[in-house]
Amino acid sequence: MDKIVISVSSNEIQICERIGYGSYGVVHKALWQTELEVITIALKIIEDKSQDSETEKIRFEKNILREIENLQKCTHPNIITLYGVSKYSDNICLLFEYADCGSLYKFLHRTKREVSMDERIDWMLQCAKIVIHFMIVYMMTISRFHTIRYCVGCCNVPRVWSTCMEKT
Ligand SMILES: Nc1ncnc2c1ncn2[C@@H]1O[C@H](COP(=O)(O)OP(=O)(O)OP(=O)(O)O)[C@@H](O)[C@H]1O
Repeated sequence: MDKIVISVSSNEIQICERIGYGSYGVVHKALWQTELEVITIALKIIEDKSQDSETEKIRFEKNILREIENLQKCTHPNIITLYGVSKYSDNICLLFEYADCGSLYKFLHRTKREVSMDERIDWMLQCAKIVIHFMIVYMMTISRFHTIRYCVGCCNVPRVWSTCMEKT
């Protein structure tokens, strides 16, 4: 993990409850003490699942680096911001903007609230804008999208937090 630049000291982070689990590892709600204020974040603790094989370790590090580089390129109001990278007991951690309404998938499938036609159209438009943004940012480097997942922040604004793209 030598190539990954650590930008935030773990002393600045206070880990709170676990909010989810993904293919990279566990995600916690956390508080980040910046110079100016305390910010609520989603802290993704990356688990090194590569066994002892050197080739696997190199591939794993490459994937993490690519994820970080991709996320750093994306600055868009509908894309969850990657604030920085830290280390927590030898694990790389990614500090993300916290989407306080959780997963859009869960919102759409599990919440009982009726979603009006206007809201649907608005959300679809926002999602289309995100896809266009990705296409512009990555046009030269990717051949296809695997998946794009969304969470919803306040006012139910869809925000992408996971991109899983493949390079050509
Ligand atoms: N920025 C965030 N704000 C709020 N909750 C989040 C945020 N990021 C992740 N989560 C929560 O953590 C869970 C796991 O997210 P994570 O991105 O690790 O996995 P994933 O969506 O399955 O994607 P992948 O494993 O492919 O990266 C999500 O389902 C969501 O509930």
